[in-house]
Amino acid sequence: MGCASSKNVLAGGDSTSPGLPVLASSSRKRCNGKRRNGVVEAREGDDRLEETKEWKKGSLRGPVSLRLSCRFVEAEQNAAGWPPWLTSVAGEAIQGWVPLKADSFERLDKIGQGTYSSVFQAREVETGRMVALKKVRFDKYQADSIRFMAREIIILRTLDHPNIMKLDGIITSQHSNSIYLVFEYMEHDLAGLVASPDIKFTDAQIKCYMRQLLSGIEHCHLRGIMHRDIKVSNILVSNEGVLKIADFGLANTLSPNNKRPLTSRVVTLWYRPPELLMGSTTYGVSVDLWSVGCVFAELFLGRPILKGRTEVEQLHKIFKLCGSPPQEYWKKNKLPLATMFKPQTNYETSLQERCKGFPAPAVKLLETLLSIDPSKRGTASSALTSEYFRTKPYACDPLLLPKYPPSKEMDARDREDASRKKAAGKVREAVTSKRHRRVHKVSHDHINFNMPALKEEMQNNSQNAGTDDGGAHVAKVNIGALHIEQPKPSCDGKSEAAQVGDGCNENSVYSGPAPVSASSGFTWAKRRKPEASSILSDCSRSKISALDPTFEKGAYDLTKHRIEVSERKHSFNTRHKDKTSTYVLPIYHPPRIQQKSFDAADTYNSNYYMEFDFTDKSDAQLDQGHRKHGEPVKQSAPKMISSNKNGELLQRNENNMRQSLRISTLGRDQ
Ligand SMILES: Nc1ncnc2c1ncn2[C@@H]1O[C@H](COP(=O)(O)OP(=O)(O)OP(=O)(O)O)[C@@H](O)[C@H]1O
Repeated sequence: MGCASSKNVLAGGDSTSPGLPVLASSSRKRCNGKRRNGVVEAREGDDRLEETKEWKKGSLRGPVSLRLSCRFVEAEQNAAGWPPWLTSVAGEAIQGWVPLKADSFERLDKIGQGTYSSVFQAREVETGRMVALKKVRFDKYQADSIRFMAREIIILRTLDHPNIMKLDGIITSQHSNSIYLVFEYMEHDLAGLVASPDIKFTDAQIKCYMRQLLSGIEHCHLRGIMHRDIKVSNILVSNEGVLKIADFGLANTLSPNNKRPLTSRVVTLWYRPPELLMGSTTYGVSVDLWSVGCVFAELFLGRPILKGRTEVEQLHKIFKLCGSPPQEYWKKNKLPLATMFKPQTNYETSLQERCKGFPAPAVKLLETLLSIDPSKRGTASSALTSEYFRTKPYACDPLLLPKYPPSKEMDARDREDASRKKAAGKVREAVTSKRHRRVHKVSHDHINFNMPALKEEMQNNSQNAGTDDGGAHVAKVNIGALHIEQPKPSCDGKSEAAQVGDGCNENSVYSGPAPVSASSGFTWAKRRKPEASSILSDCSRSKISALDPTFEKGAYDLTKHRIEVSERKHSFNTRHKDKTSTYVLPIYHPPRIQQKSFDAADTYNSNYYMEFDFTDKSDAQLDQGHRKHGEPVKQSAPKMISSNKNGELLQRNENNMRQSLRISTLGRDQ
């Protein structure tokens, strides 16, 4: 593609790490980031970066040649079209590359929505090749935010393997506020395939996926990179059956010289290993092997194996599945939160029972990957040579995998939402007809208007003509040139005719290629308006629905800052009967300690509990250490909330939690 030829055009040369050309001058390293064991790191606290900044301010007197060299490199990158906010902070990430042009692509449908990004399908104009464009969210005025984004780019450029998603290029411009990462387009992700009701993998197919997954992981680990967010939605699959690991947004490099603590707040809850749940800051690549184990089981089961709603419940489920660890584990692994989480009941492993029907070598490998002790999980290489891969049925050829219709996490979520809506529609219908029986004087038209199906259709119409991320109004049919954060047209103050033309009229149906403004090259894209529940991460959604079943039905009242549920007995996951008492949830920290006993089969013997609010206490507490060091940490949403802003609030709360994590991840990590 265009970008391939546009790479390495800057004074590139010395390629010590594949795909990451560096500028000819050795002083290049001193301009941006650090290089260790062939892996480049851009990070906060990089003294050389600070030095460079100081030089720019003129307060430090570095060698004149180096000063000039840094300026030269930056000027060169700016001349190539990179924006100054990027070159000044994270030039290392883009060195040797030139930005791709937005108008080289036609942006099509939105295909993925992550915490920090939206992903779009797009067509490269020149070649017709399909690509995926990941629009990464960050704040260009915050150097940390840019470095966080740059770290993903640097790591992606460091890796080069058929089972790792390859970064093809970056779209941005001197004047843009945003960045798109360009990737090869993949038709499926494993989340979509696993959730698809018509798909049941055979043993040979699972082996084929697992072999590819472990090969990709092996490549990362041998280069000292841990992914830290392995989960089914980050594992993409092409129509040719090729699996690629995506989303290196939380990935990090390990270095033997590096003694700085890592953050424990990584990996999506259902795939998070016990040592992270117990606050470890000295972990290694084995965190990924645990997540791989969870994915492995999910491929067989068709659903996640450990689906906790909170960190506490997640850990409890882990102990129930894998058995409580022996005494030596607690002695050996001095985990910060061990005393809080050490189970008082001794659990036997139930893995064999849960995995009834799996082939015996698969269970054996699963037992290894899901070892509570990280040192017993083996390595990706040892998993690849395990009995599982040496016994029949052997892994099938990727080309022999069935061709599925495009299936992504987003599609699965849409299906779920649709069936939820359908169910809600039925309930509404029942209520409406009850009302009709009570109120007899209703006009025929009125009855029709109250028909749930009609209402729903109208709602859908207006939802389809929603707004884009930044508030851009978009048409229903949507192919056009890609736009990079230019001023967006607004419906406000426009005549109706103008609004229709711009796709602003919510009920308009646009039946041809969308007009593209000559001046702005404005983007036209289909917008799926997320619902309150669907815009949340699985974890938050389940956390909230766990607390109040009405959330799932869309009737959740956030004005209740204390969530009222069944009993006062402090076991949080089994009882939701009367609605009279304050909900209390076992949670990591505070000194308001009470010893409680748990009697239900699925309850956890925790020593600690506290009243629950929408702040993620565990994260907030872990962040406290940061704040002591002067790190800014955004607060979660206030407790008292206007009830008609549920969706907005939940989204904000989720974003704040993620933002805090982002800031502290970068601050903490090496
Ligand atoms: N190259 C690609 N081809 C097709 N779809 C993709 C591609 N990359 C990402 N997607 C889709 O977009 C979704 C989100 O992408 P990604 O995980 O990279 O974003 P993210 O913001 O880091 O997400 P999260 O916060 O959930 O980890 C993926 O689950 C996948 O469905």
